[in-house]
Amino acid sequence: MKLELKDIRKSFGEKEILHGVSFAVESGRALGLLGRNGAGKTTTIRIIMDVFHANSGEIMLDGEIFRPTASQVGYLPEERGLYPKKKVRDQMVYLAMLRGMNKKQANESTVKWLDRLHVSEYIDRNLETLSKGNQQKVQLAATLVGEPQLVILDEPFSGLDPVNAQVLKDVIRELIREGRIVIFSSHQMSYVEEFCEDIAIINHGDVVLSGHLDDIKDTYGRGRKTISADNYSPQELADICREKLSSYAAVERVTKKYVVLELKTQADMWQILDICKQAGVEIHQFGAYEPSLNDIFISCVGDEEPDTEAAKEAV
Ligand SMILES: Nc1ncnc2c1ncn2[C@@H]1O[C@H](COP(=O)(O)OP(=O)(O)OP(=O)(O)O)[C@@H](O)[C@H]1O
Repeated sequence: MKLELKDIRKSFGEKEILHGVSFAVESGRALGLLGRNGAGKTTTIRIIMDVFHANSGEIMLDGEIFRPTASQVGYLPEERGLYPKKKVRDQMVYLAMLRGMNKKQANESTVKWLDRLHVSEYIDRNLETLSKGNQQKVQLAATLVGEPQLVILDEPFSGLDPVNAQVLKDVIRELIREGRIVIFSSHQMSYVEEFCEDIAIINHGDVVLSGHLDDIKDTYGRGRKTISADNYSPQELADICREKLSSYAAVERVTKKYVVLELKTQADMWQILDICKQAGVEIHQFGAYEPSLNDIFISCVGDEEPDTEAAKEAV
């Protein structure tokens, strides 16, 4: 299965929030939907869910116009949706039946998913009497109880301790292996890197980067080198590089451990090393740059002021 968003535009009043968002996600390969606060991720997800109508653009599933039905889509929203004062079992059975199961199937699926997420002992408790992490796992079980083919998870790891995070990681891997379409939205890049073969980064309502994560890392690492010194801090070394290497390389970023250099086409490695040595730099390391998703994200969207309204909301 393949879900495709094509040139989605969305305005609220006069203000256009999405300016032509396009990306594709295939079953068996999770997509990480990334962006800073206020970038437009939730709006995009709500359009996929048909909560909002796009002003223009199309969503296609295997080449046909996609019309989400409850049975097809499981959405774990950031603001969780279950009722605190109702029993876990009753809510989940109700949801499963809404998604087309009969009572017996709904009961079986409820037991299966609570068990899979290690929260079956709470089946007859009101949701509000559970700890935050266990509530989170029940919310996830409720997202999956209808056995959806398209699973959209917004910050699914929030509030989980490392052991529970591992349980959830195993479940997400299973969902991907079973051939479901998984869209995963998170600000925690390490999780996205663990699960997602593909990413789409949205910035101010535009997709600024999308595709296969390995290819993106290859492209991004090419033409960049890291350099560090025994006798200078990365910050001091960056100043030296800016002054002495400007014909060969630009300082792209300075981390706690090293400086990332973006090489110009005429750059000669030996010459760079030579210039550094002549400037008194005792080189500790000079090598290939293997960017993390976090590096790529910051380089794509990190050097701007945050959306002030969204930043306020996030506080
Ligand atoms: N119902 C609405 N009416 C008006 N503006 C809205 C509405 N929903 C979202 N917006 C605006 O659309 C922009 C994108 O918001 P959205 O919630 O999609 O961002 P996000 O990427 O999900 O952010 P976060 O990571 O903070 O959840 C923001 O400027 C927000 O204020």
